[in-house]
Amino acid sequence: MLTVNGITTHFDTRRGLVRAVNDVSLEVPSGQIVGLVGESGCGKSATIRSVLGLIRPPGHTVSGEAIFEGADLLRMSKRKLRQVRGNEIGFVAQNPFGALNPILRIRDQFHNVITTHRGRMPHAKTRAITLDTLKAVGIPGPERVVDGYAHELSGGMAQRVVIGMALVLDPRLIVADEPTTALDVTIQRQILDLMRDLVLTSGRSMLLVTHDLGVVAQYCDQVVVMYAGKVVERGRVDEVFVRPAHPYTLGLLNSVPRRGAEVHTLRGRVADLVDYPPGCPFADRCSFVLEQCRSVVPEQRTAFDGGRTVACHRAEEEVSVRVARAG
Ligand SMILES: Nc1ncnc2c1ncn2[C@@H]1O[C@H](COP(=O)(O)OP(=O)(O)OP(=O)(O)O)[C@@H](O)[C@H]1O
Repeated sequence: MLTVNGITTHFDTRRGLVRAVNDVSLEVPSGQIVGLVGESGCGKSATIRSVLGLIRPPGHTVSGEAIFEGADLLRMSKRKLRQVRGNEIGFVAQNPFGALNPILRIRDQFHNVITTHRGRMPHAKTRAITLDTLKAVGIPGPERVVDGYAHELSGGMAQRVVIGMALVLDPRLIVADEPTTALDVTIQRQILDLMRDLVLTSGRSMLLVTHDLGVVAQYCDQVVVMYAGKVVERGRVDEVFVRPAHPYTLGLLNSVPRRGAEVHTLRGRVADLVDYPPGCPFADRCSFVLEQCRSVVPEQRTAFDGGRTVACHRAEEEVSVRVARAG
């Protein structure tokens, strides 16, 4: 459904060129949820914003393609892209209150979205569509909410409204950037359950940005692990989490508290995206580093019978072997 090839996006800042997204490729197949993970500042948001053509100066997407249903989103006219976003791709941003207009009633915001994409329609009709959508995203008392304003909503309700707005035109792909980060755990799960049901029952797909590996384990089919603006590993969640091939993936998994297991926080900090390291960007933090890692960029290669893509000079070695050799 969505195939991203070699996207590169830089931000031209006073500090220098921030290499936020470097040759990123990923795929979101039909009917699947793909999780995009990595520490803060690894380029997750910049990646999905690049795919959706939402990068604004000082940012520039300098190369790559994002093929959605056969057409390249990055080569479309702005008008066509706006049509696709909304109609066929629904975007749920991180902060619901940033995504809602504070001075328009909820019904009028939905009216604008619906009529922009579907043409003129009476307010009564868009109000009815809005009510159905608010019910579908689990908002109790939608009649009250539809006539109110964003500031009258709790964080959880506001995020449901934003999800409703992303879904109202029945898009085939949902792109969600940490949709539940600001919410408490119970509401988080309710909203993710809801989004997963919407994907599974309708053959839609979802690209879900999160830093929560528990969420990936529970909700995603595939995982894409990003480090310093690069994809370091991607594959099926059940395989990657059981047998990580990249030391960064291993480090991320070990830093999650689990019953009976020791927690190891990842040492060091994310590589400097302005003064980008010449070899593997993870070399300075890696327990398995070899001399070549500091000077030669590891190519993306397939590992484990083609079921995995990994950018590591030691990808072919089992982690257990590497652990033993690193002593
Ligand atoms: N508008 C901008 N101007 C300058 N630099 C930017 C801009 N947006 C992002 N960046 C830089 O790009 C890099 C990647 O940021 P991005 O927000 O994509 O990371 P992230 O993985 O989504 O992090 P988080 O989980 O904290 O949202 C960071 O170094 C960030 O400072």
